Amino acid sequence: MDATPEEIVKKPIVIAVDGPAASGKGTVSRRIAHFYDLEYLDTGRLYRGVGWLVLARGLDPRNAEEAAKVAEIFTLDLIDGADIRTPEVGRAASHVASVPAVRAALLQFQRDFAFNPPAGRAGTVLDGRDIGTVICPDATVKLFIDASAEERAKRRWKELSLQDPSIVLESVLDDIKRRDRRDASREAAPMKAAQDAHLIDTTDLDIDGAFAAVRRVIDRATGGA
Ligand SMILES: Nc1ncnc2c1ncn2[C@@H]1O[C@H](COP(=O)(O)OP(=O)(O)O)[C@@H](O)[C@H]1O
Ligand SMILES: Nc1ccn([C@@H]2O[C@H](COP(=O)(O)OP(=O)(O)O)[C@@H](O)[C@H]2O)c(=O)n1
Repeated sequence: MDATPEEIVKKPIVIAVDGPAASGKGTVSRRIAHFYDLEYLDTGRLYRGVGWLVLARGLDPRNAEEAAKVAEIFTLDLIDGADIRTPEVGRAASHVASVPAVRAALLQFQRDFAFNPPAGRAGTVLDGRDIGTVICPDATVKLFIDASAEERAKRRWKELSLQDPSIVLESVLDDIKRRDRRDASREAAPMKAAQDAHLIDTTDLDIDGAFAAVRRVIDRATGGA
């Protein structure tokens, strides 16, 4: 039987934002969500959450079996109030993220989020490493936000210095480079730009400049103003 007009649900807009550590994808994604009235998910929060929980339970993030067990029982309320933005949790996240069973345990939550925006919202924005390639390969618009490792390290260092003034720029740069290498070289859903992603290099752009570049891409792709 043919669907009635009421049954034909409009497909949600999905904006997929990927890129390396501290490239500004979260900042740009939050602005996209606010500007276009879309719902936002920081998927790094899921991997950082599993990494944090593994550490909090005294387990080893490099142990694939233990990481997978934690990912299977993971829910966001388990990390309520936890400080997941530390370099240590970032490293743990990157280790657990290379385990296929961890990624499998987190996949459905991300897809459900992407395709079921709350009433009144036309769609969603997700940022991460594999949104355009694995989670939402049919996304409406795909962006890959990049910047030089040195510029990204400066940005992250500035952010982390607010909490820990003793943090050293060189160690942040080293951490970012190692994490990027691990994320890009793993077999399970490696970090990479989808073939049809729009690449935006923000090395010489401030936040307003980066958002303006992103808006131009989204408006062109969606026929918006
Ligand atoms: N274009 C930019 N220029 C300068 N600083 C930026 C820019 N984009 C983001 N930032 C800052 O850099 C840091 C990392 O940005 P964030 O959005 O958290 O990156 P990501 O989500 O890619 O890790 C934040 O402190 C943010 O305010
Ligand atoms: N979709 C995603 C999101 C994050 N991750 C992993 O989670 C780690 C932390 O992600 P994040 O987005 O919070 O990291 P930052 O870019 O904010 O430093 C990354 O280094 C990846 O290893 C992933 O594998 N896939």
